[in-house]
Amino acid sequence: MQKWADYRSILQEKGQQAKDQVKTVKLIGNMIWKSGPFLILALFLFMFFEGILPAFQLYASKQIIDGLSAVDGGASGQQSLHWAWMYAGSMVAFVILSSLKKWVVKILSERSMLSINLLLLQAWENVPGMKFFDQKKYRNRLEALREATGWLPAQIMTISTSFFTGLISLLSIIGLIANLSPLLAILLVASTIPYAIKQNRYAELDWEYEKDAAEERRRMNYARDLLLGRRAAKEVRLFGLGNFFREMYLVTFGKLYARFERLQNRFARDSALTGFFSGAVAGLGYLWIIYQIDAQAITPGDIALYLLAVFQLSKEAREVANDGADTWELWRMADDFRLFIEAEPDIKQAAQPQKSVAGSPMAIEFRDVYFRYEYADDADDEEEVEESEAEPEEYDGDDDSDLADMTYFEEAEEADSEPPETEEAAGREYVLQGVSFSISPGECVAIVGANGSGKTTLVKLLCRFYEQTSGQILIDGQEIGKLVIEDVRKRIAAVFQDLGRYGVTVEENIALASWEMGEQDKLRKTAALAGFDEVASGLPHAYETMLGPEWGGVDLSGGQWQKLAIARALYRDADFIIMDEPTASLDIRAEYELYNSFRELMKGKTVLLISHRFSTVKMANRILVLKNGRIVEEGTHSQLMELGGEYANMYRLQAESFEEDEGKVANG
Ligand SMILES: Nc1ncnc2c1ncn2[C@@H]1O[C@H](COP(=O)(O)OP(=O)(O)OP(=O)(O)O)[C@@H](O)[C@H]1O
Repeated sequence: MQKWADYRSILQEKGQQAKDQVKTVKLIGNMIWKSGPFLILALFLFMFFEGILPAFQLYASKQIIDGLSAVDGGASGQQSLHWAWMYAGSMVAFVILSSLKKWVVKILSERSMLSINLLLLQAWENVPGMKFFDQKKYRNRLEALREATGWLPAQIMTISTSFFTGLISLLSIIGLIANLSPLLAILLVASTIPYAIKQNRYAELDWEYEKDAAEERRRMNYARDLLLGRRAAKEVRLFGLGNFFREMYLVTFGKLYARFERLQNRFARDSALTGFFSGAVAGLGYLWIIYQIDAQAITPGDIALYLLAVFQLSKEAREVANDGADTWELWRMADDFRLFIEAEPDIKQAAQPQKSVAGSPMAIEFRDVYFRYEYADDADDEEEVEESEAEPEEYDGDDDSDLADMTYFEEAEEADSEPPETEEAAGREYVLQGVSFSISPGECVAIVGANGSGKTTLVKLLCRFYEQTSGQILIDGQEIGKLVIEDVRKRIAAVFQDLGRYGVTVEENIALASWEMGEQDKLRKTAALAGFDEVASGLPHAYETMLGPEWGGVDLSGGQWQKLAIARALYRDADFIIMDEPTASLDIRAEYELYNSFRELMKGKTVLLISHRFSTVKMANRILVLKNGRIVEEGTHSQLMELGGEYANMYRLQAESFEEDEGKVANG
């Protein structure tokens, strides 16, 4: 009974795998089909004719030789000439068909590359959160897919067409040889089976290797991009980091190469052995034909035909096996694409999400919110290391890609239902620990706290980049998880610490925060409020100046980029403005001017300010003090000063450092 149950579950598993494969074939097939239905049909026609040409040419050669060697003179000679013309015609047809096929494949590949990239970009919209960015496994996969978009469609097209053409060619040559001896045809084909099996096995191992190598490849790209890119150019040069990252590149390559070489050696050995077997059978086929000549059983044309056909069949069968194995590997990659596209989003959207109505300042409430970042990779990592170090002896037939493991929701749900264990344990892991506060519509609240106390994390939860582990976050009295994510986001404008520096014009840099692009008056007004108007007027083409020297544009200073980011946030008619360190890079005058226009900027909006500068913090109606993920104090500036706690300490420290400096200057 147990055995039957085992068989049934194996069958079910295989059935599921087959269903998945069909889904992948449909997805990729559909994508290629859409890139040019007529071209696809033409391609099949070209492949068919190109496939039968070798068999035709063999047959024509036979006719020519038979005609020339016939004793009847004129009639056979004439026939031979006809075949010679046809043979010559087939040579021309072959060249034309090959060129046409190449052209169609190129056109279709390029068009499918667009489609596959669009699919990937579209799938990106299904990943509303940021959790995936923190997960190594996901990043490895995504990087591999991103790179594959450049070559996958072209490879699928080229290898699949080569496979198809080869198959037709093989079948037609089998037909020719079967005419002489069906047994010889069967033996020749059968002799390539071990070779085909080994090729498939190799394709599987190669696939496993590529999967395991994803992280190392990403590491190598990382080291290379750091050295060749602009992002770290200053430090790379100043600290002489070239050797360090070159070494990282080399060491990572070395780790991969050892396994790669082992795999290739094994492949070469197996290919030689199985190829030797298939070649030996073909050689015996030759001897057999020679034996037939002795027996005067066949014509000279037949001799030429079969000698060539034996060679051609043996070669074609191996090529079909090669292409088949490569096609299999490519479809596995395509399978990963499908899994990525179909992956569950990292942020739960309610079954029937409610609208969050824009147009009035937002009310916000945190109720006993706990949050910890998840490192979903950790458990798998050890396994992965072990796997990658091991010799890839046997493929276990496990078809599950890593992407199929994206069961983040379940993890989140489990965590949701479990309250944090003990306070101490929570203290080690939770970035936010029972945070409760509320911000009334139109209020401006500041959050202060030491580095790493959880201020930015709180903002990330408000923008719904992550989901709280437990507790509730309410927007206008509605739970954030029950609202349409885009609705909530459209109502928020933010200046993040790691603000975007887009390689587009100044105008676009500001206006892209809003759907209504290009409202000139509004654009200039917000730029002026953010203190950017003055900067823009000094640029070569004012608001139309391209930014980013890598695009032939202008670079801005850190503070100017920050002003631009503030302008962008203000350009959006948001109900809630978040400013995470908005004045960190601003000079004193710019900060002072921003302070002066602050009341006007924030009119009719709810504001959350995060800053280490107390001059900025003082602008708020109310201040929350965050320490190790907990709110420890709350009140106005004067209330908190009076309290003489954490806030007052921090304030005095900052003020003292100024006073000390002033004192030193005064004392000379
Ligand atoms: N993506 C992440 N994955 C894991 N841990 C993170 C992540 N982002 C932040 N953390 C951790 O969460 C804690 C709080 O970080 P957060 O950025 O919220 O601090 P912060 O109060 O804004 O600090 P700062 O004043 O330096 O900006 C830190 O200990 C940090 O290491």
